[in-house]
Amino acid sequence: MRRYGKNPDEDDIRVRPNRKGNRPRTHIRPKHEDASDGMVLTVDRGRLTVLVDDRIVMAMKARELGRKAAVVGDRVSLVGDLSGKKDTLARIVRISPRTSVLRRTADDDDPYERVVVANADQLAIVTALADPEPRTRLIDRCIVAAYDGGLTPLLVLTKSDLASADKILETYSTLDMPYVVTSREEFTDGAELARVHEVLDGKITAFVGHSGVGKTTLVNALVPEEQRRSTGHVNAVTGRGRHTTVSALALPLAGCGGWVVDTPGVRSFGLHHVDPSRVILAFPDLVPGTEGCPRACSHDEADCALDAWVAEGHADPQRLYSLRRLLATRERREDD
Ligand SMILES: Nc1nc2c(ncn2[C@@H]2O[C@H](COP(=O)(O)OP(=O)(O)OP(=O)(O)O)[C@@H](O)[C@H]2O)c(=O)[nH]1
Ligand SMILES: [Zn+2]
Repeated sequence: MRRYGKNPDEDDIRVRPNRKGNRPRTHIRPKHEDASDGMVLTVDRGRLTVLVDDRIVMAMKARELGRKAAVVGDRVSLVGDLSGKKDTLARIVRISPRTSVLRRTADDDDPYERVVVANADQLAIVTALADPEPRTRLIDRCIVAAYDGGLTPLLVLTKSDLASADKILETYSTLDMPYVVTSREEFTDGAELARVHEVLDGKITAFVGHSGVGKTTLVNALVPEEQRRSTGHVNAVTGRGRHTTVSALALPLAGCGGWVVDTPGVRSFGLHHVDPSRVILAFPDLVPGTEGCPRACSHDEADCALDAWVAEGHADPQRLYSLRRLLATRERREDD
């Protein structure tokens, strides 16, 4: 299982060096062998809802977890009252290692990187084909965040009644990404929804998308009726230039084992934390060409060995172009 370090939210609890030679405190504490496992569905200021078997349990983090935060999608172990009854509160005593992490970087008033969603299999990048116009740089940023965190990017192109998907699909053809093209009218048609379910069923998919792209409309067509949200929020509610609170929400897909994790806004997907060596892993055809690169090569510099390697015909030059375009998005401002 891959682990992603660096982030205070993710680090395992460290046991302090024990100068006095007595047993470390963590060993004296009960080991919670009776703990039950669950998945975090929502987080709201320290209060979490966790799915345990088929019950929704309210919980908070046990103090022994220290700074480590549980986020939506985390697999956790809990003790205490797991009945799910009103006014009960369980304690989260363990957070399992994550298989993937969707991170956002810091905005101005928040200097830390945060994990937004843990353990998602894929990142659905929801983009309207028109109204609002597709923004490829924003799509690129999301793709990089996905590659960096170990999620498979998935293009979800909405409002196909308004414009054709050909141009966007052409732009991303060298990345070999899965995609679906949808429109609201077609959701009433069983075949259209079946196609969307095909790419989502049995998986945990985090959804990101700029406001107004039709994310809520789409998510509502996929989740059970009682979980639906109202659509058509006016952007002015949050006010331009302000960041909405980052708190994701896991919703079950109707009729299958999968989950949709809805995330508010992508404005805050800063990419300063991204490591080029993780992004290139998404280009396995180019990886052998990096053997001649200088140490810690950004793969976007004069000494990079990839230019010569591609020129020798080992890989498609378009693939190198795509890699460089993605790597360059790290340096740009989000609203660029
Ligand atoms: N023409 C067309 N309009 C759509 C489609 N899907 C959604 N819309 C409209 O686009 C607007 C935004 O839809 P939402 O689903 O609220 O979009 P959102 O991405 O959740 O936006 P926020 O709620 O602002 O985050 C609404 O007025 C919808 O009715 C579609 O397939 N075609
Ligand atoms: Zn290089």
